[in-house]
Amino acid sequence: MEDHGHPSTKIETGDFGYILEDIPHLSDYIPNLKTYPNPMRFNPAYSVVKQYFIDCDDTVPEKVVVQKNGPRGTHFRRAGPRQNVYFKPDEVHACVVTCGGLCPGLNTVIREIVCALYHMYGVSRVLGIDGGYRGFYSKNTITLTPKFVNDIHKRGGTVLGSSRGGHDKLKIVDSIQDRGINQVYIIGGDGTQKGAAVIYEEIKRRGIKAVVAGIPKTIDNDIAVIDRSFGFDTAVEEAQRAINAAHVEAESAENGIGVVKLMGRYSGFIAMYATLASRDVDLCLIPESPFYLEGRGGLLEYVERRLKENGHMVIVVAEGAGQELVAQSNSSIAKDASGNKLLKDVGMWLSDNIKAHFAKKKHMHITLKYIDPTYMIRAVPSNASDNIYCTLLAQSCVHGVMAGFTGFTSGLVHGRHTYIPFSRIVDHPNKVVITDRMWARVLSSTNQPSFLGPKEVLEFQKVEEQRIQLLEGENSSISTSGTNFECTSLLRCFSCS
Ligand SMILES: Nc1ncnc2c1ncn2[C@@H]1O[C@H](COP(=O)(O)OP(=O)(O)O)[C@@H](O)[C@H]1O
Ligand SMILES: O=P(O)(O)OC[C@H]1O[C@](O)(COP(=O)(O)O)[C@@H](O)[C@@H]1O
Ligand SMILES: [Mg+2]
Repeated sequence: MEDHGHPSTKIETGDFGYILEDIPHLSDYIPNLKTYPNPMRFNPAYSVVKQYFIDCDDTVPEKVVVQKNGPRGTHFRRAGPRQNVYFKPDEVHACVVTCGGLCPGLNTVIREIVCALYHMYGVSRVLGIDGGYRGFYSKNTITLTPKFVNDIHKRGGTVLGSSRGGHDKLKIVDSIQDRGINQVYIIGGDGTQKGAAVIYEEIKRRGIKAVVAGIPKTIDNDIAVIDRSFGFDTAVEEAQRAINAAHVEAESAENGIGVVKLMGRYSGFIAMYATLASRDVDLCLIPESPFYLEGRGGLLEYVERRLKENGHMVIVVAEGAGQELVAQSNSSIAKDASGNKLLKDVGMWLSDNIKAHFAKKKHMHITLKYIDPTYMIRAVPSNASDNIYCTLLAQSCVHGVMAGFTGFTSGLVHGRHTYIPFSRIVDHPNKVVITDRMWARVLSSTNQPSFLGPKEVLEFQKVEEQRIQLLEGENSSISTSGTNFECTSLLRCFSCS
């Protein structure tokens, strides 16, 4: 095992360029910990499963497309129950906290953490922290029992409340220590996971036997490594209702335009997938893809052309799109309590600009309806597939925690549940790659211009190549000495083959 700079990441290497980005364990800093047989061994419901416990060597590759002579690459520890656990059920005092913006499925995750602890591991002391990180030191706690959480998955939001800001490391860890909490389940996005990493480090520094585990939450799907975030599927589905409404309105008017704003602060995944799913959208704007209004090849020219061709059109715009354009007309920069930039209303700005453009054209009268369903989408309960996803994420997390792992986030990688070090989750945000096939599919389904000239396309491709090289370069800097793998640079291997 070697230290790879990030305090919460342990790197192990193997033959043929195999790299395990492992997660910390309580035994890394507390010697001679006692273990106990996993209580699930005696659970009749699981007795029929042939091999229920995860082999401790099981890992999941980060990349599934590989070359014949390429290195095996980065892997993450496979999630699931272990033969032995590091907590006696009656010794466990767990807590759950939800932080950041709302997302469909939060209540399902809370419910399933509580139920997994109670029903799988016989734990009966679980606390809910009220109102996000600051709830650790400024609010009362909520006792969580299977009865209390029984129906909560049918409701949107979080029964625990949430907040931005208020991450006071010392006060939070003091509260954990004073209350005798030894399992901390933290549900939240990139900001929350950064906060969880800080809490883990402080707990380790104090040498407390308490594990910290994260469950990634973001409606924007902007968390790296994982296949998708819970609630994303629900959000895309719910967005269809708004797009349908916009389409009905637009179709019913002469030169009708429906503008729908969807969430997506820095990543336009909801807009992209909702557009692809709907087939009614003529223009999709996302933060990753720049656009311009005026002149040849501009947005206004396209809108005019589309109206002439089709008589109506639907525009989907992610809230983070075109912020640099909106800022030109309103340059004040404000931030929320967590330090996230507060966005200007691009939907309103776009609608005003389209209206102003056509107001100048006497021969072309338009009817524009602007729909902003963003908070309505975020507030719905999770759909069936997200409910199952939330359940598995929660159970995986509980298994890892009971097995003594700490400083990790539970995440789905290529359909397999894994434990990912905090540092990997927060390093690089997940963004739509506009030089990838998926974005090309959007352009082809809407027929919209890409707003990019050949020179800009090359620029974007170069940036993307550099990003990939940077990621792979980080991996290649991990020493593979002591293995059969000859090449010291993974990048060289790619170019050799
Ligand atoms: N770099 C950081 N270090 C510690 N705590 C952070 C950090 N960034 C955000 N947080 C805390 O995490 C919580 C949620 O962050 P926020 O950005 O609002 O939402 P999300 O987790 O959904 O991205 C807030 O309480 C915030 O104070
Ligand atoms: O909840 P707020 O403070 O209004 O913020 C809205 C923001 O929250 C989000 O829904 C999700 O953001 P987080 O995942 O960072 O919490 C964004 O899409 C949106 O920009
Ligand atoms: Mg965030």
